[in-house]
Amino acid sequence: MNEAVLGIIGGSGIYDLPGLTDLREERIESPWGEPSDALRIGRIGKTKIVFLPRHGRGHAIPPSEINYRANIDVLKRAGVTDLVSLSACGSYKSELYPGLFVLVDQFVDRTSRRDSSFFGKGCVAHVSFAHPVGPALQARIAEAATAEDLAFVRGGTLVTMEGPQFSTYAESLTYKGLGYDLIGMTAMPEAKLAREAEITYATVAMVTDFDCWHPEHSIVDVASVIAVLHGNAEKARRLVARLALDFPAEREPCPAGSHNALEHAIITAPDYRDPALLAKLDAVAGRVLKAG
Ligand SMILES: CSC[C@H]1O[C@H](OP(=O)(O)O)[C@H](O)[C@@H]1O
Ligand SMILES: Nc1ncnc2[nH]cnc12
Repeated sequence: MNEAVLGIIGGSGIYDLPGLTDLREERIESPWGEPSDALRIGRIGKTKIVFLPRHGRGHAIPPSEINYRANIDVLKRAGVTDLVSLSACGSYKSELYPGLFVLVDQFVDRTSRRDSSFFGKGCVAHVSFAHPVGPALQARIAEAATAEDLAFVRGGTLVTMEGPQFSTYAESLTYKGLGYDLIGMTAMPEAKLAREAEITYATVAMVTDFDCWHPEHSIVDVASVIAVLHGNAEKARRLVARLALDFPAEREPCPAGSHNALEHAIITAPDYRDPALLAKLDAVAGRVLKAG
């Protein structure tokens, strides 16, 4: 049996996950460098949970300096099959108000200085990424949100900017004009790397502000984001607890193909593969590399 293991990445304001039983902390080494923090591993009900705060305890790591590859690699090594990202986001729509949870299904990548693939020279791979969010995982999150009576909407496009500065007014209007729903600084390359690691991924975007386009909210600052986050964090923990309690014991196949994303993705002929890179890919791509 392929045990389902639920990973949770906590974003701004979510640096721990109270309520785990059999809790232990584990620092897993990664060939991709230092992850953001030790993993906190435990259970909610019968479901195994692995928690990682992406900015580290105390929020010492800015979005551009998060080692996204190491984070996804250690989550994979810990057995994570399904990964929920909790993320504070600005909104481009009046109806997506602070406090609302948005289960996004599309991403736009506007980041520019992050390592966004495990693959490269010596092992080239191209995974399908048309549907970056696992629909079945998202459906489970929606059920959990409904059961917890949380205000949420399903569907939306999240653009990821490099940051750390918030957007200018012109950028904000541009993204809004392009029809994007939300903005954040961390979903990319996290979602891309999860797909390469064959981990099913979903984002719960917790709206904290209207960025700076809104006539009545013309500036976003950390203080206002944090004020909303305090309420959101408690709701996010309830959501995760409910999701975990109702989670299947065995990994479900993902309709978007995340469970076998590498099946036909590696194009480099075996004789031309770089042994050093293959060694680093042992966790992420071990399933297909071992097979031949
Ligand atoms: C504290 S406001 C900006 C900060 O919040 C978001 O973080 P996360 O996605 O980890 O919740 C945003 O992406 C920025 O990193
Ligand atoms: N307006 C915003 N822009 C970018 N990232 C954010 N995270 C929370 N609010 C944000």
